[in-house]
Amino acid sequence: MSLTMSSSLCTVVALYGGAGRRASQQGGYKQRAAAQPLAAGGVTEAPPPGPVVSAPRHPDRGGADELVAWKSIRQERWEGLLEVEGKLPLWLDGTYLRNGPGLWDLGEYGFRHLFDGYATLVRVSFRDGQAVGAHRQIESEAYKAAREHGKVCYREFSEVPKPDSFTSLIGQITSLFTGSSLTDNSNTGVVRLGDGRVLCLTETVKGSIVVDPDTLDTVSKFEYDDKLGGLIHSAHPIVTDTEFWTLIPDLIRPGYVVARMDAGSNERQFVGRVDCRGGPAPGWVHSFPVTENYVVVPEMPLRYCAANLLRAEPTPLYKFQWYPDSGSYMHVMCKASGKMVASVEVPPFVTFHFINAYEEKDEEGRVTSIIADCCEHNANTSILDDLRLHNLRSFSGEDVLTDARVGRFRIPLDGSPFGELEAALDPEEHGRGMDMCSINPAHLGKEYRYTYACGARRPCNFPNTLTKIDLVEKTAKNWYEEGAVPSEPYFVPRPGAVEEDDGVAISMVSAKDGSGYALVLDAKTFKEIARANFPYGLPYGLHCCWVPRDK
Ligand SMILES: CC(=O)/C=C/C=C(C)/C=C/C1=C(C)CCCC1(C)C
Ligand SMILES: CC(/C=C/C=O)=C\C=C\C=O
Ligand SMILES: [Fe+2]
Repeated sequence: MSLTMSSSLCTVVALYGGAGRRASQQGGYKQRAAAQPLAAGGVTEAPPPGPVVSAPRHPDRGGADELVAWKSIRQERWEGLLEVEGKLPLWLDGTYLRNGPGLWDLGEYGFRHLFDGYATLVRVSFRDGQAVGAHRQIESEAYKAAREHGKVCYREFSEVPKPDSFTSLIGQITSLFTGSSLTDNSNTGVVRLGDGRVLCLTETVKGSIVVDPDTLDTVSKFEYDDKLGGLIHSAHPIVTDTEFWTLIPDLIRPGYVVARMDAGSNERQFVGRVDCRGGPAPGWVHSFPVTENYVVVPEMPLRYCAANLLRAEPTPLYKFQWYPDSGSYMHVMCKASGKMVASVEVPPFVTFHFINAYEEKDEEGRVTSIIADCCEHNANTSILDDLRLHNLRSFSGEDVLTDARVGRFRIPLDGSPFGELEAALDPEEHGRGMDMCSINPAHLGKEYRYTYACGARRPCNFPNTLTKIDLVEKTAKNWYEEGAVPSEPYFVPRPGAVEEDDGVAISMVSAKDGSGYALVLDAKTFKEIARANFPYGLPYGLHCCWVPRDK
């Protein structure tokens, strides 16, 4: 399978070089292509390269009062110098990359759920107080087929291709269970592996795609060179400079395989297996946390559902089903031995994103319990439906966003059968909105104090603030701009920093007037330091990573 860029795109890159790093080596940033409008509502071909001019700050960069966050990106790709307001820190030297489902329209047809859109990468490269921005579609097979045929050709999060009259039910089942009909639309996460490769991910294993953080080229499929199999996995592996941990749910014999991969390798190694304790299928594992010595495997009562996987039309819970009587569990596996050290029942919960986890010790240094924090939606599955595009596009002033909190699990390691789940702070501190979190990566798996996330100022239909949570003081600092939709505030530490919150939090904001900008907040004060304006509005996006210049 080839996942390479078209020759016209090659020409653009060959003519103007890669972004960020290369541009600066050539003695400064240059605009490479002017923002051009696209034909309305369709998947479009890449526009020809535009003139080399600096990006203007148009008074009407956006369109008045457009909810640009939920509109498809209007052109295949763009790159150019951004106008900076404020002062970017000179130490901020590298590329912020954000992935997300930025294209929801196929000609006349529109996707219905946020998670269905085709992956759009957004890049902002910072150097010497300047910023170059770019975006580009990821050239997945699913996206290319949709562009070619003007229709959904693979199974996305909520949509399935309309079966033609020749596709028998048996054919559909076969293509589902061999994985051939599953999407590779890697629209969720983006991570920088220890060996420097940058990987975009979604929940299908085949949707693991290597991209170039400079050109945003789709480089290749990431092939896992092992026999572990599995068609789906956690969209959020745990990635460090040396390793990669993932969870592979087993839908046939309900459970999860825990696997790890060395940096530089494509071979996942089996570490251990967790059997589910309740329900007919594993709980959805969009993400999971680790501590220094343990992997925490969550089993929530929102479980994968074979019947819903086969349905042509989305169900209220999409490919999942809520099994309140199946119980909710947290399992703990030793990283070194693959052995289970705890499996406790906990109150019901619904989460997409774990924030972090760490070990609690007694005076002798023995680990007594694990603390695991997540963005928890009060065990209410309606959060999935809140993310329907119709809901997101039709805010009437009514407060309809499902409440969320920082859910803190305490998992005892003394053999007790139950664990605890409580709010880590009063959710009113962050407006009862809580998702899309980041932490200082130096604290991954260790005791930590701060998390950065999207919170809410009510009434709202989607998280509309950025919030810095102090888990020790149990307080939050909030950033808000009326009508704006900010994406995940991604923490970037200042090189040489000692304090946990010494750095910046970067978020891409889709503003009320239809414009878009990268917002840089001082992570300590949570006040704006600078913003870098795109000459066009940006759709909402999901997860981010940071690629330092020297790596
Ligand atoms: C964007 C996001 O957060 C989640 C995306 C999830 C996806 C694309 C899930 C896809 C799936 C299938 C295509 C079939 C199997 C089940 C499931 C993992 C939900
Ligand atoms: C946007 C989102 C989940 C994204 C998954 O990657 C959740 C938003 C929740 C709102 O509170
Ligand atoms: Fe996610």
